[in-house]
Amino acid sequence: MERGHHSPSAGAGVETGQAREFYLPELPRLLPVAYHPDAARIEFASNGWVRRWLGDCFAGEADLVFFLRQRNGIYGPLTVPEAQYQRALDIADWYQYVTVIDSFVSDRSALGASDTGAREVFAAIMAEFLGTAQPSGGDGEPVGDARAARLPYGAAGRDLWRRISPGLSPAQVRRFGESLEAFLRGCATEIRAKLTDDVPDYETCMAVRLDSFGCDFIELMTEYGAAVDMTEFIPELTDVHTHCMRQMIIVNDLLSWRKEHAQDDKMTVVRVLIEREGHDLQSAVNRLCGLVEHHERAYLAARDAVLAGPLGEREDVRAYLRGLDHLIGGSQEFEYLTPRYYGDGSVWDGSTHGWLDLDAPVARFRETPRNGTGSTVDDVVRCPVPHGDSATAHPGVARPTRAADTNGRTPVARPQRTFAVAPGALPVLGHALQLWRRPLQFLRSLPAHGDLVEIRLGSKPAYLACHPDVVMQVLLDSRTFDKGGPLFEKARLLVGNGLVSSEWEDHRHQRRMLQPAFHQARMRGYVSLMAEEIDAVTSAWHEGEAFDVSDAMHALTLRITARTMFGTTVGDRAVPEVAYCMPIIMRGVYQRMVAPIGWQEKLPTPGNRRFDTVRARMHDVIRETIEDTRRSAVDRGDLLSILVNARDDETGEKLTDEEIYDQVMTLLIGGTETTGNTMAWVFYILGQHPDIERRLHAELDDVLGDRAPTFDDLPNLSFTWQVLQETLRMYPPAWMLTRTTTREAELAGRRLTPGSIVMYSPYAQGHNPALFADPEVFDPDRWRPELAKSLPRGAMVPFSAGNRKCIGDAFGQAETTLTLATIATRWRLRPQPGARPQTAVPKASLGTGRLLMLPRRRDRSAVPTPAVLSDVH
Ligand code: HEM
Repeated sequence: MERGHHSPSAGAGVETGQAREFYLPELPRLLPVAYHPDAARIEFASNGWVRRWLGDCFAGEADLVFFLRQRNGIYGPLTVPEAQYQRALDIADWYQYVTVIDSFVSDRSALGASDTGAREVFAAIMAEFLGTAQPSGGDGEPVGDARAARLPYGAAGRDLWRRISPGLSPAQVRRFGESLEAFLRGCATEIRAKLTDDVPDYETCMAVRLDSFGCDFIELMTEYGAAVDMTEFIPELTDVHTHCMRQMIIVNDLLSWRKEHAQDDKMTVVRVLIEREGHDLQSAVNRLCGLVEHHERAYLAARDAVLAGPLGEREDVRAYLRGLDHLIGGSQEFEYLTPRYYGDGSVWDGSTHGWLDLDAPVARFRETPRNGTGSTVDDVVRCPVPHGDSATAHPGVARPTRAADTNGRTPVARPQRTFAVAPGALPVLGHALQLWRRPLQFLRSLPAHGDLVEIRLGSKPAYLACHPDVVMQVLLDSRTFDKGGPLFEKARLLVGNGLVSSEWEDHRHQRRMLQPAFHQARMRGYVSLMAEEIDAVTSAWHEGEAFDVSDAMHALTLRITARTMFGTTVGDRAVPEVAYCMPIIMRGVYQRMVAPIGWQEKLPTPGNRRFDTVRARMHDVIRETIEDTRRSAVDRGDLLSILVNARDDETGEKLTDEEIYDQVMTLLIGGTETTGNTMAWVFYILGQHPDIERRLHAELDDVLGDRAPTFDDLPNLSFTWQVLQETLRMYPPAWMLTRTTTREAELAGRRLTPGSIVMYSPYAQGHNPALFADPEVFDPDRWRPELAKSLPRGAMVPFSAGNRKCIGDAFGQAETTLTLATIATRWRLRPQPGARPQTAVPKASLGTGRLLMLPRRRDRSAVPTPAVLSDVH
């Protein structure tokens, strides 16, 4: 719960720097939002209940109506949309009840006047609630705890308890008492902090907020809504609850900041970051948005882990977890719609990001900043400054180029992001020739010109986001910077309207359906399938017989994706077919993507006919596999059966065969090209850097000896991971990506019209000397945790960021780590003598091109000496 019923007014709060507005980026919103079918009826009935039972708490009719206009009565119907009507109404009334208390807590002329006074009232409420209030004194007048009997809070609490307690088990009743106590304790601590001007540190603030937000009874209300009792499973649900509640608290503190700021509230994580951690307002907001995403994803991961385990078999647990999903989604929806945060009289227009005024009596999300504030939208994603004076520089990670933030009370010199037009445009062609002939060199040269650089593709402008802040602004606001761009339509040839190519609205729905397939808890099963495939492929290698490592790695990763996707039952037939068709399709699509004009693909050439035949064959194979999977109708743990059984939480709909086909193609391509290229690059690099290979072998010998790695070994292979991370920096498979603006936007001070092409390039970033010192040096030590943490957010985005971040990032990292560890335990791959040095081949994904190497069995007894090492090199 949160507080207050006064409109924010200028100057009422402490100054948080010069900022009088801030930009709230789009939050991920990966969870469903649903209104109870009787939402309106419940809201009105609940407002009536407030008037009847709590009306006397308010100073007069005007204050009561002011409270009702905040629409607190819709919080219940939004958070328990599946509850039976009466329970949903009880819950709506309960949330109104605690919100009334909460509102008076933040009012210094009411409960907020003194923490001891409030504690006394709270003790009385508790006693009333649990039926322990004892009148005492000869005149029969209630005293002490029994004072609450005269308070409307007490009577309203009794009414609620009478209605709710019969629906709870004895264990839940006990928890309920404790939860109310925790809530009231948290409120009292908040009052004290405000009166003593005490801003806590982050974790202390969180601990108090967990109480004052009412987390324990929020869990109980969710159980009550689903008519289940989770008491005995609380230990197993720890992670689920932690991330759920932290997400909700941070979202609440972000969205209620206008009000909390005006009311000088100390117990909000926004103020904590400003006053205790040296952020200015915008960087605090940015940091918290990152934490929202982190907790939201971690919640999903923890939830899916429970679902994938033995508890996932239980209908009551599943219903409860569905309830938590709705709680998170609904809570956030409420916080966008309530006038409580935007000022009395605000009416929500559905927008969820933009500039928010701190001073205006009624604020809405605006697309542009106020004139003359000095803030620009590109402040949105500035990364947090590490504690202390500045980021620790280290030879491998260049010091961030932005100015250090100060604490919120001092005016901040904000770095203005620079805009530049790339030199060297030709008439008519613009920069198309450079991008076509030497794309990597061209992209690498651009960040030196500015933070956002305009290039020309023919006569049309396109913008490369170069500075990490600008990149993050684009990636975190996927509604404005949606999927699109020159290669986009051609990519749809291959993947239809799958996850990677879908546009904003569709994407949210698709991502919700697919996310469970990538849950951490599924990873162990996937990793054991991966291990079988790696074993099968490498056991066919022969000492000294050269082969194309690029081809071999693509074949391996294709088999891995296909096996994990189709499982063993139906996969045995589909996997070889897919392995045959896919390379032909990929080549054909690539040719179509780069073809300057569109009609060649329609000519009846042998190449085009073959492409069409193989595409049709692939279509048939996958369709048959989907049908087989549908017939078996159980979740066998493979990706396809998860897709076939997936149901959208909001609409209850299942995916159609055509939708599943698009997702299968998306995953086959997304999961194969990227990991295949990464593996080819890493072996190429190890062939060039025997010193690094030696360190890799030392780790593998230490952790594994001569056995093959398993899922449990992955966290211990830290140097192996660093080698892969550095490979992704130098040779990111997704080397250039595009977006299209769906509406007018501002980047680095430049106004972009709707339909503008915006690009980002993990390759250009990875080679930018302002971000990575000596970028052409392959140095896995850059990724030692103590050094990597000084890297600005957004500098290293090989998997992208925001809600279009790679869904297979954990899968891909497990796969590449396992493959590298397994192969390097047994084999050394040496460059074929006389083979030409490789140059990066940027197609849809950045590959090595043909890469001939010789496999040599590793003799682990012979530790290579420097002389031997220089020989092989
Ligand atoms: C080294 C491995 C990988 C890299 C570097 C990588 C990189 C990326 C990047 C940069 C994006 C965002 C594209 C954009 O911004 O337009 C992306 C999205 C995606 N990736 Fe990956 N990927 C990898 C592995 C995988 C794997 C193993 C899978 C599946 C098994 C996968 C499936 C996807 C999908 C479905 C999306 C679309 C996500 C969405 O829009 O919600 N990727 N990947």
